[in-house]
Amino acid sequence: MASLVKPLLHVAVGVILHQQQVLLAKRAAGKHQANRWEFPGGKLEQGETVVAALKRELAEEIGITVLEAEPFMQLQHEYPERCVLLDIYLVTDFSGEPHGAEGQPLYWAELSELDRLSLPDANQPIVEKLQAAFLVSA
Ligand SMILES: Nc1nc2c([nH]c(=O)n2[C@H]2C[C@H](O)[C@@H](COP(=O)(O)OP(=O)(O)OP(=O)(O)O)O2)c(=O)[nH]1
Ligand SMILES: [Mg+2]
Repeated sequence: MASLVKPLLHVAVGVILHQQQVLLAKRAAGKHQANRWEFPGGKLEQGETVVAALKRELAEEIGITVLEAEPFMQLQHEYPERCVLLDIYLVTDFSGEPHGAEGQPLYWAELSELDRLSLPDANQPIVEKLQAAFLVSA
């Protein structure tokens, strides 16, 4: 029988905003929310702080060193199979050149097109807040 209690996963998420674009990475086939365009990041390890997880995940996934990050928003979302607590940071300074270090495609998306791309279901409030805060209409 399936467990009635869903795990709550704490996830550090990094938004890299450059001019009017944000960096997305494609989630691999076979993973939860497969093939969606996510902000790079991942689950906290036992005893790890959010910022430490953010730095580790962005180093592992896109090969950059986060030098400065500031909290942007936190949200909880219930998927059918798990709950996630997303701790979203704006990465305001980093070194290195972002690349798909795990073979995943990366994409610089215009802020204005974010609502037309397939992102994880939990991400809609992030898109709305980013557009409200940073989107400059032409
Ligand atoms: N990184 C990231 N995860 C997100 C976003 N939106 C969203 O719902 N999630 C969810 C999808 C997953 O259920 C969870 C992240 O878990 P994950 O398993 O991909 O984390 P991880 O990078 O440590 O993965 P793994 O390689 O160890 O499997 O958060 C997002 O924008 N970025
Ligand atoms: Mg990840």
